[in-house]
Amino acid sequence: MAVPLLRLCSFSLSPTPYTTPSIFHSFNPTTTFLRFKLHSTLFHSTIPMSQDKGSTKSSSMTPYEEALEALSSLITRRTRVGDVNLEERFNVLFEYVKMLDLEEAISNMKIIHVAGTKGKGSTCTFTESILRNCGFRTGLFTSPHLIDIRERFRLDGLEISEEKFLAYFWWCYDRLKEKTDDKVPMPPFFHFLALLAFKIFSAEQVDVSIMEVGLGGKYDATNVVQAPVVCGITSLGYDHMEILGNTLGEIAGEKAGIFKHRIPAFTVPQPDEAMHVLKEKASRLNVPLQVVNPVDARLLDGSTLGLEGEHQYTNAALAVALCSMWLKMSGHLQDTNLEQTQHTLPEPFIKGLATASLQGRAQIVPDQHVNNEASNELVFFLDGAHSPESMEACARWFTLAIKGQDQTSFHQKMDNSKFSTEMVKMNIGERDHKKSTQILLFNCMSVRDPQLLLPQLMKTCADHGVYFRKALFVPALSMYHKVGSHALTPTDTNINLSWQLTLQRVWESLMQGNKVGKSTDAASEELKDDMGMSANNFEHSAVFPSLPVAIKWLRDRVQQNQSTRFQVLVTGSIHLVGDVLKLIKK
Ligand SMILES: Nc1ncnc2c1ncn2[C@@H]1O[C@H](COP(=O)(O)OP(=O)(O)OP(=O)(O)O)[C@@H](O)[C@H]1O
Ligand SMILES: [Mg+2]
Ligand SMILES: [Mg+2]
Repeated sequence: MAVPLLRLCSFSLSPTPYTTPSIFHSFNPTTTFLRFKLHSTLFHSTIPMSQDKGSTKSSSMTPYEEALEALSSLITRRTRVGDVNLEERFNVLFEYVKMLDLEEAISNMKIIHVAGTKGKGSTCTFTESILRNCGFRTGLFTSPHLIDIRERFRLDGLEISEEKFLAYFWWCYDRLKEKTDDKVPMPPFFHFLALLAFKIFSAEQVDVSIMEVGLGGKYDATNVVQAPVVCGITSLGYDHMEILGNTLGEIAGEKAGIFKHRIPAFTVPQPDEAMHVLKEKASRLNVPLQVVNPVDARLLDGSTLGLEGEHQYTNAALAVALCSMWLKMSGHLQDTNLEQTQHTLPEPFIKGLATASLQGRAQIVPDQHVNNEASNELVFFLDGAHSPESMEACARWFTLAIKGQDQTSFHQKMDNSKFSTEMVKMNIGERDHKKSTQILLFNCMSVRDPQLLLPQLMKTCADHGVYFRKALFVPALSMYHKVGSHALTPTDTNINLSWQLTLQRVWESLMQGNKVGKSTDAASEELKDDMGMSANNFEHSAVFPSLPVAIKWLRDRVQQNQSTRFQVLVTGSIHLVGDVLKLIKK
């Protein structure tokens, strides 16, 4: 049943007085450039740029690397409950806001604030894309990044430029360095990034800032915002329990910490325990809380969502509701081009949803190193799922996507006019005989429970008739305490593989228990080759000392098995996904 989502916003609410000047001012590249020049001049007149600071860093570093090095100095090891008082640390944020002179700027920003366990980044990306397609200038802050820290800061849908990033980075960093001391030391990494996002979006005078919560809600750095325009809570589930609590109720309570007095909020269908807490917190703060159901595909008028996977219909629905409310609060719902018919969403909404893109979420990338003949012999299916619920969503997507991919490669050959009929016949013949083999490439952080993640993944795939021929476990490539190119670990060091061996044991015991995917078909042949540098090669799994070695092994298998298409699911950690992207993209 199609729900006219824009009309969801017509429930009664008494928003706080809202004084928005027209926010439909058009983007003017000249004034934007001048504004930037002005900022740069301002920065340079008060604070010298990094190169001029008599830095002791090696002169071989580019200014960008130097900034990333400074940023890396703010990364502390993940703190566990008890190690640190989250509330105290959160309260210090207001002091940083003052140091950076951001109080007024933040209170003037038109913010959409999104928390949740799964789907925050996707929901924020859809939201940004919709409002940009409605003609607004947008700022989008998401986490984590995959390859470059600048992915976290998007202006009008594009990663911030290196030049702007550097200017704003040093403006914030140097000011804080100057004003912090032993009592109030430099902010931790994520706090700094959130402050930087507020600085960038206010200085760039975007019309709307979409802010993804980093972790939890109540004590998250993005929660310094006191009066967002609207809040969203995405699907809730079990993650970060060591910080957020062990029950869904406790987790929901933390996320609901972004609710603000009388500010409207939306969420998606949740387990009862979580929904109960959300509703209770909302009523305490007079928050009108509305639940939205997944978008009915018919509302898209034949278009498909830019982000793949069934779960994206849920995220898209939340995005539509957030945008509708934002437009209503800023007096733009009446614009004629936003009129919704009974049967479809307004055109800019459909365009926004259809063109949204986010790396590492249900992303399909053929390996560009082995595929010089546009074949699909080694294809990576990348998804940064790392909680049991998202593992299931990811597995469902993978099982559907590999079927789609097999069909697409058939049709691509058919459509290619360069081939003669004879060649097409040959190719189809060849294609018909190609087997597909599924491989899992997995790692997860040791705070996660592989006893929850791996069975969920294996079972969902098996339910859809997909069995992994082999699971490969690799350690993280990037060092946790670094960003940028310096984050890559040298591959010849003695890496401790005990965690990967643990993952392998879990996998092998699942295979023993389930007796699923036993190598009864001929596809197992191609994996019987020498495992090269693999540390631990069992029938169903292997541990590799590093990611490049695992990828090399996969490429060698492809070379040696021309009749097999390798479909590799990369999941368990968004960092693993980022590392794979770094290695396979040319
Ligand atoms: N609504 C959903 N329900 C279940 N799983 C989801 C949902 N949305 C996304 N996922 C899964 O979670 C992964 C991460 O998605 P996304 O980046 O949108 O979420 P996030 O909340 O920002 O995650 P992170 O904790 O990494 O910041 C996706 O790749 C997908 O596997
Ligand atoms: Mg998360
Ligand atoms: Mg995210």
